Amino acid sequence: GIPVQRPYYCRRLHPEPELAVVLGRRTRGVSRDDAMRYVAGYALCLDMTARDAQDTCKARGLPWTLAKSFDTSCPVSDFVPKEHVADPHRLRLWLKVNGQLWQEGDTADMLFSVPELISYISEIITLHEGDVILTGTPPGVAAVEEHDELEAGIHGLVSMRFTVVQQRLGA
Ligand SMILES: CC(=O)CC(=O)C(=O)O
Ligand SMILES: [Mg+2]
Repeated sequence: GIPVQRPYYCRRLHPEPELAVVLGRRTRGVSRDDAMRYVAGYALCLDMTARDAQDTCKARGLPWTLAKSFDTSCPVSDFVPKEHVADPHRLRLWLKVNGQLWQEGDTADMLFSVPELISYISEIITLHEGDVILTGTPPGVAAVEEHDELEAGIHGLVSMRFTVVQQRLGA
């Protein structure tokens, strides 16, 4: 619930509501068939993205650290144990800004399923208990402004609220 900062170098801050998969056990090179055994549960995350910084980094072939990894760039909701989720591919995510619905989408539309993501990532990176995988956002992303009120959730499971504040250089 603490405020989300718009970095001093950012003029286009985009909230991206995303299903987050929380790992329950260490795994490396797991098959798609076995991948769900390593999931502890889920959360909703906001992948706060400084889009203007990302565009610059993309154009110059630079990493996206300034775009995606500033303080407060990834608010995480309460944890939802996997026993509370019958099927992670049948969840509806939503984002409201100042009470207006901006984004709503279904995890059935994800390009890659949760087991595909875990299996692929674990070929490259050892996953540990507590690691969180963000899965991408539905269409309709747009920029928020200072003092905007963000509310996001997964229907029937969890929701969270944040205010946007402008970071001042040196603060
Ligand atoms: C280009 C992006 O920032 C993509 C992204 O994060 C997404 O969720 O989609
Ligand atoms: Mg994202």
